[in-house]
Parts: sequence; C-alpha cells; structure tokens
Amino acid sequence: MTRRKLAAGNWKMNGLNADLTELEGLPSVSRAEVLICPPATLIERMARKTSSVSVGGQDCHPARSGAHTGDVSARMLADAGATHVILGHSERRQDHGETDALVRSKIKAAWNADLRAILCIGETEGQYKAGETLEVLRGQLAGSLPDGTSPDNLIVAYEPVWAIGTGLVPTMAEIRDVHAFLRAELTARFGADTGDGIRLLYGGSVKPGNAAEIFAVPDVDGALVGGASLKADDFGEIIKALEAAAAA
Ligand SMILES: O=C(CO)COP(=O)(O)O
Repeated sequence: MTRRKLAAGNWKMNGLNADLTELEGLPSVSRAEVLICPPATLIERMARKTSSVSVGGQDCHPARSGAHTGDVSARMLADAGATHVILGHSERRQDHGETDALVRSKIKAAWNADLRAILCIGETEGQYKAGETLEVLRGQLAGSLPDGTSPDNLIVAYEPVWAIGTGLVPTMAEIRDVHAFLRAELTARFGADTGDGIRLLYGGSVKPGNAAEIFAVPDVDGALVGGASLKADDFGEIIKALEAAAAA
C-alpha cells in the first residue's frame, strides 16, 4: 500500500497574523502533502490564504458544544477550515493532564466533525532510559485509539518527549524499530489493510539537517515538526527532503 508522505508543522503557541507570510515562502510540491497546525486564532485566515497547504488544529474538546469556557470544539475547527487536528500531544498531556481516555474521546469528537486526527504518542526520558519505550507506546495506542480507526481518519505521530525541542533525536535504528513496532501493533488490532495504510510520522527535533536521513527510515511516512516549521526556509527544506523521499 502506498502511503502519501506528510510534512506536518505544529506551530504550538506561536504565530500572529504577520507570520502568515511564511506560507508564501514554502515550495510547492506534488507528491508530499503539507499541513500546518497554527494556533486556533489563525486557522481561518490561514485556510483562506492557501489551497496548497492543509490546515489543522492543535487540540479540541470532546464535547460538541456547551459550557466549556476557553475550549474549542472539533466542529469549530472544521468550520474555520481545518481538516486535521493534533490530539494527545505530550505538551497537552503535561500541561493539562490529558489521559489516554480523554484523548480517545477527543479522537471520536474529531471524527464526528469529519476531521482527521493526528494522535501523538511518545515516551518520557525516564521511560526511555528504563527501556520502557515499547510498553509505553503499546499502552498509549491501546488506550487512545477507538474502534473504527482507519487510514482515512487517523495518523500516528511518534514523538519521544525527550526529543521535543531539545535537539536530541533517537538513532535511526531506534526510530526504525519503534515505527516497525507501531505498524505491527496497528496491524494486530485493526487488520493488515488498516495497519498498513495508517501513516506514521516521526516528531522531535526534525531539522533541515537531519530530515533526509529520518525520511529514509522504513515506515517513516513524514514528520511532525515544531520549531523548524515556523520559518519557511527551514520548513521548506524539510518539505523538499520529503518530496525527494517520496520520489525515491
Ligand atoms: O512537538 C513537536 C511537534 O509536535 C516537535 O517539536 P520540535 O520539532 O520543536 O522538537
């Protein structure tokens, strides 16, 4: 099964109106798909400004609507022009105490609004050092993924917490082993067609200098990029590396 490569940018809590000009500096590519998840305040304007880049949210509330001050529903994201939503990012888990069960309910809310969910999973530094990585990932997948998961509604991003924003990256062998493990877990639960079709992104300190090497790893279908997605020069280099990998 061919899985379309995806370069996804997570702007986190960065970006004002003026930063939308970065879109103009991105290369246009044909094989790879490009997605940016800006802060919620910019989704609508970003979606209006571009047709070559998909736009996504960074979180949503599990409920359709209601008395939840400060929260944003999946339908609101879709209404603003989003097609994707990042869920379960480690910063949400850390800052807001999000559990696998909550992430699972958010994924269902995303699907109800016709959004594609990007589920983030990853081990902490302590878990990595204790050799618990695969066990942690198995638990996160089992706890977060609802029945009905398919290549059309779900993307999984493996983001080791210790690699986010640190400049540290696992070895290519480690990324390969983890992605092969994730593929096997998805196949075991959802069957070969589904397991083989779901895209697996790597995230954590992806930069222009290491992108090509990471994209050459089997079962890496793209990247979820934080800091390096904020500037068109850097994100553009990463997109070009992914386009080259897609052509290979
Ligand atoms: O958390 C990330 C993307 O969601 C990765 O962030 P960095 O690319 O800044 O390490």
